[in-house]
Order: sequence, then structure tokens, then C-alpha cells
Amino acid sequence: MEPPRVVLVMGVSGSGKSTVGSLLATELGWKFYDADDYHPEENRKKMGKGIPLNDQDRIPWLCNLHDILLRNISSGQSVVLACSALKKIYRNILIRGEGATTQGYDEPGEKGFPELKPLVVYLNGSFEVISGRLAKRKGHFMPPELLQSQFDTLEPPSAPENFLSLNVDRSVSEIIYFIVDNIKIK
Ligand SMILES: Nc1ncnc2c1ncn2[C@@H]1O[C@H](COP(=O)(O)OP(=O)(O)O)[C@@H](O)[C@H]1O
Ligand SMILES: O=C(O)[C@H](O)[C@@H](O)[C@H](O)[C@H](O)COP(=O)(O)O
Repeated sequence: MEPPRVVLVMGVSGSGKSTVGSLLATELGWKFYDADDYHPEENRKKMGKGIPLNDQDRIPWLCNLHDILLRNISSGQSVVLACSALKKIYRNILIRGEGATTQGYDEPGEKGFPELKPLVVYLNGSFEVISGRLAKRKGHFMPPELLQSQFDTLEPPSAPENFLSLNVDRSVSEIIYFIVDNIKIK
């Protein structure tokens, strides 16, 4: 049997993480988690007031998501996670848990636990395209004014991260096709 896998769909607000992540999970028959659903109330209120989150706000949220990923992988369940994961240290926390705040990228994670080695799908796009999409999006707590701070915080994935960078100018179905194709050949 194939070992369980994780795909992390990341990018700034409005890059298409929730849209691509949920359809991808359906296509693959994997479980889908949207990190937005796991923000504590304080984080939602802060973003709702137009104040960007900082490391202190994000680290406990990311640690909780790490635990969720680990539980799924330990029970043999493959997962797609849509999460902004803007900085490299945030992605490292998703993979390795709280210890990642003091560990280097290549140091071993928690002993006795299966290692999470996600495929990181980075949805990249210009400020203009993404802000245009956010301006049209209805009923979401994230104010479009926070987009610049998201770009300022963003650290795109780089080696040795296992990543795929896809431009959001492509259609959602094309993006999903590329991801599924990449998963099949690995
Ligand atoms: N590749 C795409 N092409 C056109 N519109 C898209 C694409 N991806 C997402 N969208 C639209 O852009 C908006 C933001 O997408 P969403 O999935 O909510 O982003 P995120 O979860 O990253 O904030 C939504 O209205 C969605 O329908
Ligand atoms: O780390 C953060 O600052 C947040 O996670 C942020 O990046 C995320 O984008 C919001 O939760 C809004 O949700 P959307 O990404 O769905 O707009």
C-alpha cells in the first residue's frame, strides 16, 4: 500500500488556496483541511480589524495544524492542507511542530513519529491579479487591505523544500491537472 501523503497549498490571501485545495482533495479522494477554519477567534478579530498577524499569533495555530497532519498521516490518511504558510519557518513548523522554531530545516523531527514530507504547492501571482480577485470575493473575514502585508511577509519556497510553483493566471482546472500529474510521477 502507498504511504500516506501531504500536499500543502500555500500563498497569499486570495491566491486560490481554498478553491484549489478543496477541488484537489476531491480529485485525489484525500481529506481536505482549510487552515482558515482553525484560526483562534483572536486572530480572526485581529485580521477583521485590518491588523496583520505576527509570529506570536501564527505559531500556536501552525502547531495545531501540525498535530492534525501528524494524526492523519499516523492513521494512514493522505491530506491536502490549504494554508497561507507565508514564511519558511511556518512551513517548517507545519512539518516538524513547535521544535522547528529552534531547529534547522534538515534536522530530524520528533522521534518515533512518521516524518511529514509534503509537496508544497506555491500559488504565485501578481499583486494586481490577486487584489482584483479579492475585491470581488464576498463574505470572507480577511480584508483586501491586508494583501500588501501578506506580500511583504511572503518567503516563496526554495530548495531543499519539495515544491511546485504555479501561476494563478492559469485556470483552476489547469492548476489541479499540474498538481495531480506531479503527484502521479513521484
Ligand atoms: N486560478 C484561478 N482563476 C480565477 N479565479 C480564481 C482562481 N483561483 C481562485 N480564484 C478565485 O479567487 C478568489 C480567491 O480564491 P480563494 O480560494 O478564496 O483564495 P485563498 O483561499 O488563497 O484566500 C475566489 O473568488 C476564487 O473563486
Ligand atoms: O497567516 C496569515 O496571515 C493568515 O492565515 C492569512 O494568510 C490568511 O490568508 C487568512 O487566514 C485569510 O484567509 P484567506 O487566505 O482565505 O484569504
